[in-house]
Amino acid sequence: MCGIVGVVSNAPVNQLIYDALLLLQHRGQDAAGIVTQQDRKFFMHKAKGMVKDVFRTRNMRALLGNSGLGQVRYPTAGNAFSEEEAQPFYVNAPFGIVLVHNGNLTNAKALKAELFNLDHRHINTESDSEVLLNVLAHEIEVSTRGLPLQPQDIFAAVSRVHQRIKGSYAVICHIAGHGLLAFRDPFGIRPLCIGKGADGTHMVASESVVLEGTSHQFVRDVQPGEAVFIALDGTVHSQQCAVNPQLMPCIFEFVYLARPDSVMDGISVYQARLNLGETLAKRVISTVPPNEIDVVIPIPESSRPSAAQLAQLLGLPYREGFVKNRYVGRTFIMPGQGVRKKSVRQKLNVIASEFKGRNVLLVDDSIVRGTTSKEIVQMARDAGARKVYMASAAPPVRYPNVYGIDMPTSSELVAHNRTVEEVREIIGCDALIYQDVDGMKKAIGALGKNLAGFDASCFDGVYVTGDISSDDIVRLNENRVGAEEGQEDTSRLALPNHAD
Ligand SMILES: O=P(O)(O)OC[C@H]1O[C@H](OP(=O)(O)OP(=O)(O)O)[C@H](O)[C@@H]1O
Ligand SMILES: NC(=O)CC[C@H](N)C(=O)O
Ligand SMILES: [Mg+2]
Repeated sequence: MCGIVGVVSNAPVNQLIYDALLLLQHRGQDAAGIVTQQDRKFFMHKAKGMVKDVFRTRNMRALLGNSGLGQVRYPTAGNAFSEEEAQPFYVNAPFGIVLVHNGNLTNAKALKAELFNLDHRHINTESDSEVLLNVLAHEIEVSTRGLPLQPQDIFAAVSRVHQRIKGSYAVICHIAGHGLLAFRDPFGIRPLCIGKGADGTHMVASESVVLEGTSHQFVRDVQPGEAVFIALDGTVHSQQCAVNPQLMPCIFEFVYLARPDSVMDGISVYQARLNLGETLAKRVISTVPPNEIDVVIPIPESSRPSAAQLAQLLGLPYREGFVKNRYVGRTFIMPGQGVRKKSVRQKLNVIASEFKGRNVLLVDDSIVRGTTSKEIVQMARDAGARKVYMASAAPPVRYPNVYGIDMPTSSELVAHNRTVEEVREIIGCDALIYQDVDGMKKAIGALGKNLAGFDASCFDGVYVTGDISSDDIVRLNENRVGAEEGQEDTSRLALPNHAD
């Protein structure tokens, strides 16, 4: 779940793309990049690090032109530590194309061999996004066959791309001298929406918060399988390019990944989290009588709406017991278990008076590896809590994710092949209450209109693209560098490092 943005304007876009990336920082903290275009020339700057650290004034000045795109990366394929795999990616033919991608291709390895053997294209990194760019470039080449590029050629190319690639992808690319192309996979697993500014600027972005935060009006979501082409003169063309598109967005976006002030596919992320708190409250009652709970405490940041709603329904006080150091990033999206574990303590500190002598119900949005909950329960006990109950607004995460969330192996998931009681013992709390899968789907699904369902694979093991075997999961994981324990990026500190 990286964050992507693209802009076509009639004024310089470097600052606008930078501002958009800041609004997407929660989707990727590992690397950032921007490309702009002027007179068919691309200007690119990308590097590892957070947006504020990657772009200095001199880099910004060099990003010329009225159109461009950008990305913040949260690696799910290839090498988490490689600067070369920061996005955007560039290919010089046909025309010159740069691309940013949010998602994960599940057949990247086979495609890479096919690209070399049949299409005679060389991929120089382990990134699935570079593979995607080359498949697209090849198909655009085939479509145009030396003729001027027309929107229908682009749409024909995207249709063939849909047939060749598998997995999840929200994509924005810039074709030099022509315009911006955006498309979404046939299930709409990863989000993408379009907006417009008062001055005629067109913007495509992962989340609606980017449009709002940069004073653009939300126009609509890009439909699953649809491609939208915005020519450099501002003309917009769009076409459905998939054979059987169905809206099945990733449910984890609503649970944790997206910002609560975004609306995705018609669903308010904030309302989704409130609803999750409501259904969770009912499950809490059946496990721990509310009169045995003195106070409800959220685990900042993402669990707050669910915890507040749960507390209100149970008629219990809602208090802040943990203070978050806002200068430490999101721990879940950091690469490597060592840095994640260290960061929980760096990030959260207790207000001891909220715990002393009380029975506390801690609420988190999800428990994935258990890193956060284990530390937090211990911190609550050290602060003098009498009983520590723990509730998760999402069901147990039991299966690997192959669609752009970095949990590639089941062994790292604390709930995999374990009962709730076994997880409770590991986390060390007095009672553990999870949301159930149906409750979660209903709570969020009730807010959507054209949904065919959700990708909830990490909770129920059902992969919406229907083509994932356990061999695939092993292979996808083999392609990861830096995901496993012992492969920490020792150069990387949990805190943004201004010396980077
Ligand atoms: O079980 P774990 O493997 O620890 O993962 C789950 C935790 O990670 C996330 O928090 P994070 O700190 O990333 O971000 P947040 O501030 O948005 O809650 C999530 O909100 C949970 O708290
Ligand atoms: N989380 C994502 O969307 C990652 C995009 C791409 N698979 C990468 O690893 O760079
Ligand atoms: Mg959290």
